[in-house]
Amino acid sequence: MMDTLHRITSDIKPLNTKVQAETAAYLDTLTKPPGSLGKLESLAIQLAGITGQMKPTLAKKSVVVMAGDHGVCEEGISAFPAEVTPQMVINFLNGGAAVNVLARQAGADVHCVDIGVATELNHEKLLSRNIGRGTANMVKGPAMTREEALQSLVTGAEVAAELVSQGTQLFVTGEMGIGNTTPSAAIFSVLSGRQPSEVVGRGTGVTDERLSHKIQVVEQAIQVNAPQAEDPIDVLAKVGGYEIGGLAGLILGAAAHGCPVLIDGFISSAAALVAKSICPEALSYMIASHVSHEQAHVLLLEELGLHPMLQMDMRLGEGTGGVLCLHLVEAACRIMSEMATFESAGISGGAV
Ligand SMILES: Cc1cc2ncn([C@H]3O[C@H](COP(=O)(O)O)[C@@H](O)[C@H]3O)c2cc1C
Ligand SMILES: O=C(O)c1cccnc1
Repeated sequence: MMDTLHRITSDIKPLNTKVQAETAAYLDTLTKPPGSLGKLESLAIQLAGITGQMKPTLAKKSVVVMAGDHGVCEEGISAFPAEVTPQMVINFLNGGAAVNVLARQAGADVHCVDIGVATELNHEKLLSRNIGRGTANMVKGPAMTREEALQSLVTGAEVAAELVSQGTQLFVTGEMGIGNTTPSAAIFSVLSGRQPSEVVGRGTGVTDERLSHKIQVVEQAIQVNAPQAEDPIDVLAKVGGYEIGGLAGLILGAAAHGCPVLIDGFISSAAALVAKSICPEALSYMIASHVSHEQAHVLLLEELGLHPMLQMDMRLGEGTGGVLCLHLVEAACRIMSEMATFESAGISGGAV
């Protein structure tokens, strides 16, 4: 399993700096003051570096919603019951969740993966890749075995490869798993050295009382399991979750296939931090979509070194913030392919 993971990460290449430089130069020939399209310009340059094309089309976009359950839910860390996870999976498959609506609007496909849901689910559209029926309660011991954590990473990368073979050119990370802001905070705390009290937020909207309890739960999970910060797979196994590992693997797999990945909210960013810790080169393939309302998401993006495009006070997950940003990715591509140059439009250049 470790060999498979190594094979995937060794396929992740640095971005094409030659095409990036050509893109930056071309952007300055377009009919606008240099740099005036701000983050759309840096996005166009990043997309060029990733795809090796100055004017990529990125027509086929896939949102991957990884679903998993969490044993730590028995500690009362979410405002919602764990049975919502499988219920929402059915909602995704029937096209009724927020991410389905936003994806339809943005012309993206939604793929839902059962990577660790506690109950058995059958649906023709479900990608059934179940590794375990929910994680173990991390305050009592490791959430997953090391083998399961590795399996979740490899499974995520395999899903990326499958979708690439079906034509996907760009990925959006999404997740569903009641309780998953708790392991996300634990991963962030261990990998950044920040205190649980700094990184735990309200998730689905817990009360003040539950928030303090959630902080204690994260402290206890870290104390009981002593995850090793320099070993991201150990951290993922002990205080993570199946869908978080699946998303980290998806990100690595997308990068290995030269595809950009839009990172959604807090949970997706925790997965991105795991992916970056495993393979720092993967970071250049990641695009931060939005900064969510989850208290520590700002800090998590800072830790990653990513700059989000949107601030919409959203705190849903599922890939919703990522999907909203597809409109901006499309905008960056169209700027490159459709704008007139000073020369073609016969417009005078400015003083340089
Ligand atoms: C109906 C519903 C739909 C959701 N879609 C995403 N989440 C989000 O909320 C959960 C994380 O928050 P916590 O850690 O507080 O449980 C995850 O499932 C996340 O995807 C949802 C939550 C609910 C209730
Ligand atoms: O930022 C997120 O992705 C998020 C925040 C709260 C609950 N679910 C998801």
